[in-house]
This record gives sequence, structure tokens and C-alpha cells, in this order.
Amino acid sequence: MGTIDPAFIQSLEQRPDLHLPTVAGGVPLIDLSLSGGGRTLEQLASEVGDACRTWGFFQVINHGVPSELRARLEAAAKEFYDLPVEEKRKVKRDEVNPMGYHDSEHTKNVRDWKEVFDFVVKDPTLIPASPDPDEKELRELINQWPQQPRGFRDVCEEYAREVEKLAYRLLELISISLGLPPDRFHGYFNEQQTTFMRLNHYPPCPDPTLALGVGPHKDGGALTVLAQDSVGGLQVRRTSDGKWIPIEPVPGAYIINLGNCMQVWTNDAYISAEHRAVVNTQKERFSIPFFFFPGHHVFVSPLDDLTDDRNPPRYQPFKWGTFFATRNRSDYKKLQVENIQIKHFKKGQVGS
Ligand SMILES: O=C(O)CCC(=O)C(=O)O
Ligand SMILES: [Fe+2]
Repeated sequence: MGTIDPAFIQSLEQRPDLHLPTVAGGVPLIDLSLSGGGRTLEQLASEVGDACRTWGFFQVINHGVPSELRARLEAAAKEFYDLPVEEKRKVKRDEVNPMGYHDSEHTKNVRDWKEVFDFVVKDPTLIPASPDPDEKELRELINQWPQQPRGFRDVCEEYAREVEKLAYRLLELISISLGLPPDRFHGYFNEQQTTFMRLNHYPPCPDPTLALGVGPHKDGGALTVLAQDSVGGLQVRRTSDGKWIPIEPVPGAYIINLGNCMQVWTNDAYISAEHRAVVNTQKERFSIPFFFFPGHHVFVSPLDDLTDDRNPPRYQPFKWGTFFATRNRSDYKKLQVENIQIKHFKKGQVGS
């Protein structure tokens, strides 16, 4: 094994097992098509609900996103990452504007073995000017587009529009599975959403036993729609026993995982599961998440419709914009404090 910069080295307990066995009965694969007539909408929603309760992760097929569009985006991402680093740094993100190219992201204060390109789906996107909970001023997140490869911006925007449709559909299925009206969550998104997309590139790593492509974390928003390529490397921590379980690539499928907001809205009925990505010595790997995030003004708290005296709210309300702005600051550079987490809003367990 080669040597790597100490900034990438994970603590002993976080170092990955690269050869996890495939498990039977892993993360469910759900067919979203109802056209065969085999199932009702309610039955489909109930499959989704079971996956959200047990895993917080599932994969979907027959999802409606054109495979040709996904292939074009994947090709554009590869072309972008093949450019010389000086070219990519022309659209480098900075502390003021977190959109663009970035090659030194930290998850939980250890550097990730990856480079990323981020763009917001609604351009510009408004967020609070600072992470201060009393901040009244807003600022704009604005996309930075590279000159090369040609057509990069168009394919990114076209893809985002298609995946957004899938994200709303999943939100409806989740609502139905909870016994709520299908559009129960829609008002939190619309034109004000802070959704962004990321093109992840994980280069081969000389010592994948020490580093991680992305360290263990939970996604922040409502849900993530993730395209992974055929290389593999994503692992989810199973809540029943804390074991890391690999998510096998299924050609053409999307991985759906719930974020922190959905766990809070459902008062812990549905799980926002921890996950990470391992790297390898041989192959570069690409993945493309769509992070479906509410508007900055949304106060996130357990839904009234899902709580009562017997199931009282487990979280204090928090403002999404403040949570987002705080997260963004802490993954930009190594901080001495833990990144903001929903457990910090859990009633009676502050700091646990
Ligand atoms: O690369 C992957 O499969 C997962 C990426 C991920 O979890 C993230 O970007 O939040
Ligand atoms: Fe993630």
C-alpha cells in the first residue's frame, strides 16, 4: 500500500472494512411502476414506508428518469474531472459561495478522498447570511459553470429538472405511507427550496484501508436521490445492529435515502441512516446525489398530524436555513467542534 497525506487518515474505529459480504435481505429494491396492475398505489406506498422504517434506504427502478439523460450527465462529469486541476479550480467554491468545484471537503473533520462539483437547482437560492439563529439578512447562492466540457450546464440543469419530478413523487409516496394527504410536504419546497446537486468523483486511493471517499454521515434534507456507477463502495449502517452493509450497484436504479428533516417530521418513525463510501486502489468511482432540501424559512419539527399525547414531539423546532448554513460552514474546513446534527435538537438529550 502507498502512503497518504495524514489529513485523510481516519481514526482507528472509523477505518473501513473493504470486504464486507453481500447480505441477503439487504436494502429493498422497489419497482415504482404501477402499470402492470399488480399493485395499488397504497400497496406501493406501504412498501416504501416499510423501507423507510427499517432502513431509511431503498433502491428504485422504473423511476421515469430517462437513462439516456443520466448517461449524458455521467459522461459530462467524467469529462469535467479529466480536465487539469487548474481548469477545474477556475470554478472553485469558496467560503462566500459554496457552489462550484471543491477538492478538500471534510466530513466529521477528516478529509474525504474525493472531489466534488456542486450546483443549486433553483439559481439563485436564498439562505441566511450567517449561521447565527437570529440572522435576518439573506444571501444568494449562485452557480458557477465551467467553460468546458461544452454543454455541461445544459445537461446538469436538464437532469436536475427530471430528478426533481421523481423527488416529488417519492415525497407523495412517503406522505401516503404515513396516512397523510399526498401533497402534505410540498409547501416546504416549491421555488424556495435549497436543493442542490453534487457530482462526486472518487479517484483511486493508494491506501483505502485508512481513508474514506466520504466519511460516515447522515444527509440533511428530506431525501436524497443518488445515482451510483457500477464500481460500488457505498455502505449503510444498519440500525438494528450497527453493522455496515454494502449497497450493491443495480444498473439504472436510483438509491433513495431519507435525510434528517424526514426523521424529525416523522418523529423518528422513519430513519435517516448513517452511510459512507469506501474507495479502492484500482478504479475511480462517480456518484451523483440530488439533495432535496426545504426552503430556508421552513421550521422543521415533528408534524402535528403524527404526534399526540402518547407520541409527543421528540425534537425542538429548528430553522432549516440556519441548519444548512451551519453545515455548510463546517464541511468547508476542519473545525474543532462537531458538525451540527439533529440530535442537538432532541428534547431532553441535548449534547448526547
Ligand atoms: O458516493 C456515494 O455513494 C454516497 C455519497 C454521499 O453519501 C453524499 O454525497 O452525501
Ligand atoms: Fe450522503
